[in-house]
Amino acid sequence: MNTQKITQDISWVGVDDHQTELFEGLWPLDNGISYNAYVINDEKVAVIDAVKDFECETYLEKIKSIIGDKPVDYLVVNHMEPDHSSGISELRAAYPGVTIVANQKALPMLKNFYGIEEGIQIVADGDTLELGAHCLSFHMTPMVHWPESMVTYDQKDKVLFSMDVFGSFKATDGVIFDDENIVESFVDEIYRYFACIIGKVRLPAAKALKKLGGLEIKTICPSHGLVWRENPGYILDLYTRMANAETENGVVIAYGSMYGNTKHSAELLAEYLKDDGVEIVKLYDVAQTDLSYILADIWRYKGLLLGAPAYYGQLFPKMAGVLYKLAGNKLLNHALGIFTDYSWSGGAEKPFAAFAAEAGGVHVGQTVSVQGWADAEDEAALKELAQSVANVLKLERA
Ligand SMILES: Cc1cc2nc3c(=O)[nH]c(=O)nc-3n(C[C@H](O)[C@H](O)[C@H](O)COP(=O)(O)O)c2cc1C
Repeated sequence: MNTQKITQDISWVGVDDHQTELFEGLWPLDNGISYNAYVINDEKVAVIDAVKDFECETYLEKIKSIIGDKPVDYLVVNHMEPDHSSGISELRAAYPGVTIVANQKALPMLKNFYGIEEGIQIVADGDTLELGAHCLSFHMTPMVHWPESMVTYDQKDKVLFSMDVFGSFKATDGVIFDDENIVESFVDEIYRYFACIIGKVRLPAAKALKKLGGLEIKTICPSHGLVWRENPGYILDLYTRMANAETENGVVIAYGSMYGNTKHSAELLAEYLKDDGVEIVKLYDVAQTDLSYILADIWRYKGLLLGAPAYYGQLFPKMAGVLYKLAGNKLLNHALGIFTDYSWSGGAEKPFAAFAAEAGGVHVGQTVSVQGWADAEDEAALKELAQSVANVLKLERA
């Protein structure tokens, strides 16, 4: 039974998921995901969060292997999203005397999702719960990621149970600690998780991170991904940078193309950027690469070049999907350039312009509209566009 001791009394009882293909029905889980849950085995036993219900048996066996015949006294529900909460009913069935510890905003969801109206202890910001040697405090972090989201802090061992904050895609497969893993192998999946799941609620996330900065934290135990015991500062710093929309030096070129004309322009732009000294250039065909990977790199890098052909007076539909999600995330700190392609009267320029006006960031250079295959004049315009983006990056580096 793979349980992991985090401190003398705190253990990991999470599970890994390699069978769900799309997280939230949207985001591919190519590397799986972990649903982390934790037990505090004190005079009173508290379990922090449930897991997705398909793995409840394992979760319950893990709890039992730690507490033996003792009952679970409390189940702390930090977040009601079903990837954590759908195992609540099974835990309640196994431990009928358990008290659910949740905040006011979780109550309608407990009732609506699982028909639970009794056996609930309501907590508010700053409230505490004594377990014996351990004392838990609760900190509301609304909209990170739902209205009822909160985190729990163990005052004795200085462990933060941080819910979705500091989470990532990629299953840990029971090797849960940062110091047991190559942390860098998680970074892309941390970015992808952040861009897809937290990006839309970036501002509440930044607020929550500020608030949690007041706690002395030795170990961070998120609901997904690694447990940070050796270097919690690493994930704290990375999350703070992501939440503040700090970008790195590099350019994402995302394009759609039916017959290769826009693709050719995109490849020329990549070449010009490289010639201009831009070291990181990521080229994505939006019809070939899942949106989540593109969003992750867009969140990470400062430069963004978007290109697509006209499609019945509108924008190539796959690019319209990218813009929809990007507009929600907002481009806060980006240098944005646009290029289009057409055969008769165009159509992609207007939706791109509307997006640029709404999404934020700085729209650099002139939109380059190419008719079919780029000719010498188009090449010069594309070169100028690449230079406009490269210049912003150079200024940043200076
Ligand atoms: C289904 C379809 C719809 C199109 N709609 C338009 C249009 O509304 N306006 C236009 O100027 N060109 C239109 N085109 C032409 C393409 O935009 C043009 O051929 C462009 O060069 C294609 O770029 P690509 O090679 O990157 O796919 C359309 C082409 C297709 C196949």
